[in-house]
Amino acid sequence: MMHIKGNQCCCSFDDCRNTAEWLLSRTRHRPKIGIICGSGLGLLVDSASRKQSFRYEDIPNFPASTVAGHEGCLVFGDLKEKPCVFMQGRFHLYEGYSMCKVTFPVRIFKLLGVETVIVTNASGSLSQDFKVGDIMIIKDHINLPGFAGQHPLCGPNDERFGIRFPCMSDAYSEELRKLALDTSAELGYSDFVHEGVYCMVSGPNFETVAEARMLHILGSDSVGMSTIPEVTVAKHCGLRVFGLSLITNKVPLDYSSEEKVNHEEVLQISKMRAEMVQSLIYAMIAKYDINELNQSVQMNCQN
Ligand SMILES: O=P(O)(O)O[C@H]1O[C@H](CO)[C@@H](O)[C@H]1O
Ligand code: HPA
Repeated sequence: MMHIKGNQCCCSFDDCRNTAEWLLSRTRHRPKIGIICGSGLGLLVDSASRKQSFRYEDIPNFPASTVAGHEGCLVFGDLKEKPCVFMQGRFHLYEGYSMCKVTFPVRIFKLLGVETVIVTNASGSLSQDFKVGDIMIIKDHINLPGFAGQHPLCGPNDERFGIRFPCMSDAYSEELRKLALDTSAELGYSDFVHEGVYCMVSGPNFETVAEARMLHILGSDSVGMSTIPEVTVAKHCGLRVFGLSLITNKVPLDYSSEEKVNHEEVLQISKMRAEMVQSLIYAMIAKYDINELNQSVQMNCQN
């Protein structure tokens, strides 16, 4: 689905600005960190203080959440005294939304003044090294829908967001990945926190055995149906990105496998391990020096 109306993007700069201004005129929060909660991970919001919540259906131009485990609320609040905004529920291509709609909230983050985006998701493991319940720090990605032209930056480029040909080889902040690994070690999580490559498929079906084998051969450690469009748009508009993938299932790589992946299992594992994902993110944010990081964002994000 192309996100073009005539020669205009269906989520133009003016649409984004109107939505951001609508929110800024209704909240005193001025978030610096944007957190996107993956399937079943909405409770990452729970410990935030001074919360103010908007339902997606009430926000101008916002799509609606249609997937179980994605509540559909934009929540402002502080974590460890750092001003944050949370998406409790994200949008997926398979819901029928254009890439532009899927990534619209990331541009709203940018216009709200966010500087760092933390994306989380549930994904299936393709690596023999990962177990169900492990956390994968995303070090890189394979944008499979993007190869087929389902790319959020296709269409006219608005230079107010970013340049026509953004660099993606450093999409995931090295400093934040290091902070995550160090923090995991301090929390005693090292045995189940690993770095890896996330691959996006459009979904909504889970992979066939032949597809899973192909994705693994291509270099993917885990597979899901989200995240990469958001990361691409975040990097395009100069945001610092950190990504965490919770391994909710093993993707069958063998015809004899008894595994039959289903969304209920994905949600069940997410809910079981959400507290651990939450502890890691909170501990990272506690150590996170926004001012110090801002300087390197400016240096790194010259695009
Ligand atoms: O990526 P998130 O939104 O966490 O959700 C994952 O879980 C769902 C499948 O169970 C798919 O939407 C997949 O992308
Ligand atoms: N495949 C694709 N998306 C997913 C999976 C999977 O196995 N698990 C959670 N999201």
